[in-house]
Amino acid sequence: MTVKVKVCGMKYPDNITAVASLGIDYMGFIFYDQSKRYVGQSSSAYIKELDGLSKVGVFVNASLSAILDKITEFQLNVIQLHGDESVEFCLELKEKSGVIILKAFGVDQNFDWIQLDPYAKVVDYFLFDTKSSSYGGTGVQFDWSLLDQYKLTTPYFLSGGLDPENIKTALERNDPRLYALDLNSKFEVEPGLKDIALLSHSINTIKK
Ligand SMILES: O=C(O)c1ccccc1N[C@@H]1O[C@H](COP(=O)(O)O)[C@@H](O)[C@H]1O
Repeated sequence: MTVKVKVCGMKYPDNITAVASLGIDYMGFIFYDQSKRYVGQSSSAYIKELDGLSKVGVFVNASLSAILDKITEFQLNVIQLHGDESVEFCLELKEKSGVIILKAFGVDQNFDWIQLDPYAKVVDYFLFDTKSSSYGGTGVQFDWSLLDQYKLTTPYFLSGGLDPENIKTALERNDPRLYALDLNSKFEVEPGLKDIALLSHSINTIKK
């Protein structure tokens, strides 16, 4: 199966349209106000009308009611929980919204892979990112050989400093559980503004 593509951290209507036309599967919007890619309120009417791809809302330790409000306001299809959200929180969100849930984990040498077990019964996908105190969007790759310690069958999104070069290495790992590649800060002209030519080239590589 072809690996899917998510482009994350979108903010600006013209750039959103251009990226959507590249045939991606998921587009991510950051609802974390400490992020340089925070989507705010500005483009909500525009984003709500987007179709032909799944809209992902990225949240960091937000309340359930805040997430439910944004699902309605932006017509989000997928929620990416990128903070320290518990299994119980994921379950409650699933029960109350029915959306697809991506649970993100920051990976480093000390990552406890066993902690994933209870989440696997609740979430649709895992997302493996580089461990950082700012939660995400660092542009730093983690040591992908650590993924050899991942023993579950739940498919995952891979993120953390993906760029036009290392996506080839990611694909060459040939892990059938790799569901999607998450392209973000290494494809930007500035935070929140994606380089269309760079993305287009890499999306062709992934979809080949
Ligand atoms: O992009 C952000 O600013 C961000 C902030 C807080 C949490 C998550 C964020 N983005 C997610 O971070 C990863 C990795 O991005 P990068 O390639 O290292 O820039 C990606 O999953 C984004 O969805």
